[in-house]
Amino acid sequence: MLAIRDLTKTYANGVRALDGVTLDIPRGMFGLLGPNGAGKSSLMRTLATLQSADGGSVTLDGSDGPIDVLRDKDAVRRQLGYLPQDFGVYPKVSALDLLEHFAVLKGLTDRKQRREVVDGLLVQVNLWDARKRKLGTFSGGMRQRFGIAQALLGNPRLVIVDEPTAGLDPEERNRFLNLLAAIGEDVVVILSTHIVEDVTDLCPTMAIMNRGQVLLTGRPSDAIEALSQQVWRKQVTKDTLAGYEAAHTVLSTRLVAGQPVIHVHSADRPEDGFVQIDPDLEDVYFQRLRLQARQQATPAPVV
Ligand SMILES: Nc1ncnc2c1ncn2[C@@H]1O[C@H](COP(=O)(O)OP(=O)(O)OP(=O)(O)O)[C@@H](O)[C@H]1O
Repeated sequence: MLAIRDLTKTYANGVRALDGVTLDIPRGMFGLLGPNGAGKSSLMRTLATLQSADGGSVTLDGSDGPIDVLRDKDAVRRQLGYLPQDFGVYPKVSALDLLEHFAVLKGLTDRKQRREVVDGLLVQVNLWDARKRKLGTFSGGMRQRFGIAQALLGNPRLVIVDEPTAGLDPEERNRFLNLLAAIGEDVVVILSTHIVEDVTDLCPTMAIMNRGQVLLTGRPSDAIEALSQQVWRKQVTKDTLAGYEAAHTVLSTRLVAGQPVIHVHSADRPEDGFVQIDPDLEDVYFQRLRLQARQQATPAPVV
């Protein structure tokens, strides 16, 4: 549905934000997971035609055949819904009025048809009762749901949502993610996030990205399965933590009731006191980041 091949981008300051990104993104929800600075927004903005790439290609299966995303920007925009990371709204305008305004910009010129679409979207994102309220009075979650309504104007086939759940409380986050999941199976929805649970809960396929590179792509369940029987947990003390970090591949450290609990990646029991656990996507995520850090720290062999 969306084929990305060897996409590269280096900013004027020398930062290589996209370093040969190759991905096949099918219909449905696709999670793009990575830490701050991984290059997620650079990729999202490139797909949304807001910035250019230095090299590579992107092809979208449009309703009238394949679209060259890097060149045929107008065609992409007709099929695109985008919720940027820093989606600003006019605080003094009502949700209904602003959505109407966006609908006009999207080319919905017939008043009756526009009203039907706008009303339908306000119902879909559960903002019908709040439609006459000024956007400045909306909570973060309501604002994000409004952002989805504007992104869905014009029935896009490609919906890009950049870090939408940052700053939402758990209830708002759930409501927002359920809304995304319900958008439809015929469209590509790319959800960029640094929150692992967003992907675990919602995305049949995903990629992990860091330093401009794709570290893993596929189904979360396959990636988790591939780590099975290789993740070990132990509660340690703060004094011994550094020793464990030096001796083992520590994936993560979490304080539980004030005591560090570590997850270690190892084919065999690392030492006494470690308990084997079922890995989750967070273990996969940290394992890939560790692996990349190790590979990049190792000088290339001289041949
Ligand atoms: N316009 C720009 N000019 C120069 N460097 C940039 C620009 N935009 C992003 N970068 C740098 O490119 C790298 C990738 O940034 P990007 O915003 O794509 O990452 P991200 O994964 O979306 O992270 P975040 O969650 O922090 O937005 C970072 O090192 C960032 O500082």
